[in-house]
Amino acid sequence: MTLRLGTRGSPLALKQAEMVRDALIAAHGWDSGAVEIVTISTKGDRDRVRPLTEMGGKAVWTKELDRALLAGETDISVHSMKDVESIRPEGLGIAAMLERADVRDKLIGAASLDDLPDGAVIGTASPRRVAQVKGLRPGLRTDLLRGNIATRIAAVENGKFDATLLASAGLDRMDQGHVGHHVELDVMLPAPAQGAIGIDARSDDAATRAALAAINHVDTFDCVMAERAFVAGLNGDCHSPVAALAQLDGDHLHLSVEIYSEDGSDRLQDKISLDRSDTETPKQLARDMLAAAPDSIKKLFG
Ligand SMILES: NCc1[nH]cc(CCC(=O)O)c1CC(=O)O
Repeated sequence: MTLRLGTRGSPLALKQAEMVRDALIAAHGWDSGAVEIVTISTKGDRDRVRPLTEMGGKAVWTKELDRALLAGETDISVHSMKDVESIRPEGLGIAAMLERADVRDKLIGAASLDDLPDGAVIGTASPRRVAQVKGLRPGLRTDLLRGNIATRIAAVENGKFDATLLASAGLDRMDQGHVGHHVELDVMLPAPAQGAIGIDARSDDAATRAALAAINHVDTFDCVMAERAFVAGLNGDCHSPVAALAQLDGDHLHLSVEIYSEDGSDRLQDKISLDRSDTETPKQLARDMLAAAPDSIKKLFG
């Protein structure tokens, strides 16, 4: 039997697909051909110009993979969990996650945001990073920069942008761990699910789900599910600047969350402790925060 693994074709996506393939082969002692990588082009890959917010949100990364999986053309899909909408389509479900990598963002182009002069332009496509940068340094400017990791590093190197922000996890996976400077968690809280690789399977495919259970990193799974529950409770979409990080402490999770207005001038934050498999409390926290939020924030959510 071969397991067909669906993935996007970007260098990072392919690398992550290989990590999942290798983990499955190692866990089950399968032969090297047992997992076949099937590359599927997504709308997000084909259109590198328009912002995600104009193209249909995060689903631009997953829609074609979801369709192939539901149609039985593939058996699993590998995703950056950060790019997966908090509600999965009927019939699919995240079955496993690999151990989470470094969750921090990295700044490329300067050692810290404080080192950039007023007027400097940060290239990013992320509403969260825009709000965080402007909230911390209202004098900095941001402009749309999309594309894969190499494109974004090059845009700073060739002077099109003064700086950019990238997830440390992606840089490490692409052997670019020497690039950029970490931004600490108390300066910029990461995106929900940042640094986690997830594997989707059909809900009724018990055999595949059992095979995936062998490579699931339960601590990562519980933390990321709590962060995703917070986003689900916000009814957030790709317009929504939100940061969340759950960290494990015994059988409890500490969940830190922040939501912002577009320019970061308004920011709400909270930190709660919850049982590790409780996805209801993060949802309720989201609803309570939104109810108390100023219009500048409220209008960006569900
Ligand atoms: N939105 C694109 C995306 N999705 C996942 C990663 C990095 C890898 C990860 O967070 O696991 C990136 C690039 C980035 O934000 O720098």
